[in-house]
Amino acid sequence: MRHHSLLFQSSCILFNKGKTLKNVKRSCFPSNYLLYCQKTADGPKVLVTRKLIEPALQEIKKAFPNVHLDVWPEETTPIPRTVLQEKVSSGVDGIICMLTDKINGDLLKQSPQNKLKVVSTMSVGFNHIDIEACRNHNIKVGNTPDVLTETTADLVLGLTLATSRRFREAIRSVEEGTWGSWSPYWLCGVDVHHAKVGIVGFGRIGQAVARRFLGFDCTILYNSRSEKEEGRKMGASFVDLDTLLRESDIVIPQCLLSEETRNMFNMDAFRKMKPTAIFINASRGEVVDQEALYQALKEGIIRAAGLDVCVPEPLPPSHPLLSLPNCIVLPHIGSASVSTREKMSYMCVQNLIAGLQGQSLPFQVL
Ligand SMILES: O=CC(=O)O
Repeated sequence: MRHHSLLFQSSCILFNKGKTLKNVKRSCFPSNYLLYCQKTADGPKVLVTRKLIEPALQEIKKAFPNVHLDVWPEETTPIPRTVLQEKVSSGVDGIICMLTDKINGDLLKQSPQNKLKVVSTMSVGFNHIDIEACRNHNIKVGNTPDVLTETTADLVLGLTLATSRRFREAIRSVEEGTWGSWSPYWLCGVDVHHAKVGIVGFGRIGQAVARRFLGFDCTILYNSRSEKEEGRKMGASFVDLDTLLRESDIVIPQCLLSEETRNMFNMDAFRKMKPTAIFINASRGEVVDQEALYQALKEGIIRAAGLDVCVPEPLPPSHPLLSLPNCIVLPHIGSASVSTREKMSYMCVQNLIAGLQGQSLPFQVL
């Protein structure tokens, strides 16, 4: 089998079959270009927009020994838009993308002769993909549901505990040396056990979150399009949104981002909540009107918030939300456990392979 080397800007790096990024000094890499490439004749062209674990990439090579595999080599920096556009216009058959890559009609139009057949995202959320545009271009879309459900629900529970019990302020006091003597009322938070937890959106993750709070003897309220059998079975009450906002001690959106849910948590919603309410969001930042949240936290309209998602991501360190002691922000790590991210890697590879083989995807959004 013949392998070619590719010239990237001024650097030329030959990757033999099986050679991994680990074996190559990072200083060799031109910082702004795709590096990890193997090219042989006639195989499908695949773009992977972030460095994935090697065994998952090997699955693609096993399925298509002649694959032309382009992997953006950075782990923490998204592929620049211009490079993404360039790759799509060069005629890729399949893309594995991340939630940081906007896959819209403008991008898809650049695929010559509608060559692109499958877009496989390494995320459960797919609001970064224009599904209608994919439908129009006959492109299958896959995501990675289920495997991240429990991991994300763990994070929601952890963030709730951290927010209610003021971990951020507590950790700061230790690190900054403002920890004085034990004091009867210092850093008192609110209890999570026996709280009324309101979950908006009661899909897989919403239900997994509910199960965790049941272990804390909480009462579960939920709001979703319709009443769910799973809710009934676990003793959760299906309520309208206003009731949920009014009665819950902890409010947790677990809904998809759509035009219906965008900015759903606005000042109107915060005013309906209890002044003691805790707001926890690990779904999508866009379901919250962030300015309204800032005001609500600053003016004590609600008590505290814990966010794993926000707008923009990354949130600049100078953002006003970060100046509030009653707000904890995490850098979108809901599904970030080693084993879950590994499973997601294999899953998005399986979706890609099926799409390239013209089959329906094991986890198909469209
Ligand atoms: O936010 C994470 C995901 O959608 O997988």
